[in-house]
Amino acid sequence: MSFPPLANDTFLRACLRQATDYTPVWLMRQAGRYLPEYKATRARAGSFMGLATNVDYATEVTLQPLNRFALDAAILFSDILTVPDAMGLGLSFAEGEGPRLARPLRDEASVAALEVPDLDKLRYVFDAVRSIRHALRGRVPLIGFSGSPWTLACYMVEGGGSADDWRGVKSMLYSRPDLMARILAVNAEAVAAYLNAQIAAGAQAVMIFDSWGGALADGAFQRFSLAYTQQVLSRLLRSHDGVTIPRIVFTKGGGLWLQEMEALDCEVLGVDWTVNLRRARALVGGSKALQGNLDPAVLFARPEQVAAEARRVLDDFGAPHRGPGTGPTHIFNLGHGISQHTPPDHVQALVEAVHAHSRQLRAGA
Ligand SMILES: Cc1c2[nH]c(c1CCC(=O)O)Cc1[nH]c(c(CCC(=O)O)c1C)Cc1[nH]c(c(CCC(=O)O)c1C)Cc1[nH]c(c(C)c1CCC(=O)O)C2
Repeated sequence: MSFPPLANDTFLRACLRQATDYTPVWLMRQAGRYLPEYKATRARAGSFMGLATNVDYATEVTLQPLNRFALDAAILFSDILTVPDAMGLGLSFAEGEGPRLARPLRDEASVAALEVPDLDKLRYVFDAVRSIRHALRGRVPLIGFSGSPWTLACYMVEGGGSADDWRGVKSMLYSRPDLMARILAVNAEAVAAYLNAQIAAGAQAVMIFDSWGGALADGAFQRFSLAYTQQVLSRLLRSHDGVTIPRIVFTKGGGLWLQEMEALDCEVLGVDWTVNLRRARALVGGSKALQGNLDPAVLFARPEQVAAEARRVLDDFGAPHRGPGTGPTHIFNLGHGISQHTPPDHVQALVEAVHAHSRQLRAGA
């Protein structure tokens, strides 16, 4: 099993804190409903899971944003909730609503019965990784991903998103920390196996989405999110076929814990828009690459304003290191996923501005 050689390794170099000619850019949820071609494929597939479980559709939609924009990485088209689904919790996406799990973890018996899923149930994901790697023909690297143990637990206990500040899962956390710990331990083992299988199938970097880590109290975050993310990281393959596999951890709302996150065994920390990149670089830039952090709402403004805000984010980080060896680097991204209401031509303006201004930053500094 061999794949075509990589033509653009800018993203992977920046992950490893190596110098690049410009700042690489990709966008969380870059394949999605803001693209009319995504909506057309989604309509043919019939449902979100119909799309995600079909290798040809998943490959097609992964490549859609790359065919429009000069993005520096592709991300596997799938969802974090494929893992709870494989655990037997019964995932569905109702039209116009968020995700639903038919059999959430509501009592001691369901938590006791929880097991690391048979990875064969997730084979469609690994098949998609292989198919996407071939279809990319080495244009850009492919990122694999998973939810963090905590973020998966949020959906597994609530049975979906939350309208009341994760009342169910946080009640369990405080009243039955033993049950919470069991869910998180199973999730950590499942996530590590899931990401390692993505790496074996061809994922060239992996990202852990801790979308709800920021909902936790100080102290609870370290105990119920960070510790289990570290358990996952400690079990991940460092390299595949002799090539290093960078690991990205993104905690939305985790800006106040950056210093503690520096101890994570990963190469890149993702940050949301509440973080100042200059300060983040001063805190953790000596050992971690930084990814982020434009407010996705900026993309609703006019293209000139989008470009100006993108330059501001790049200027906040400052000139990345340019020498041999390693030093502070930045991967441009949004501070969270792109909104379905985003005009695609504003994304075009964003990507062009990031590439042009980050070249200037290197020439001028
Ligand atoms: C929390 C979370 C989920 N899924 C994900 C997260 C973590 C990132 C984050 O915090 O946003 C991760 C995810 N979900 C999806 C991707 C695809 C890859 C990409 O382009 O980034 C990724 C990386 C596809 C998707 N996953 C989903 C869609 C839209 C559904 C559709 O097309 O019908 C897509 C493109 C559905 C989904 N999946 C999830 C929710 C809450 C929803 C509904 C909200 C929404 O509709 O945006 C759970």
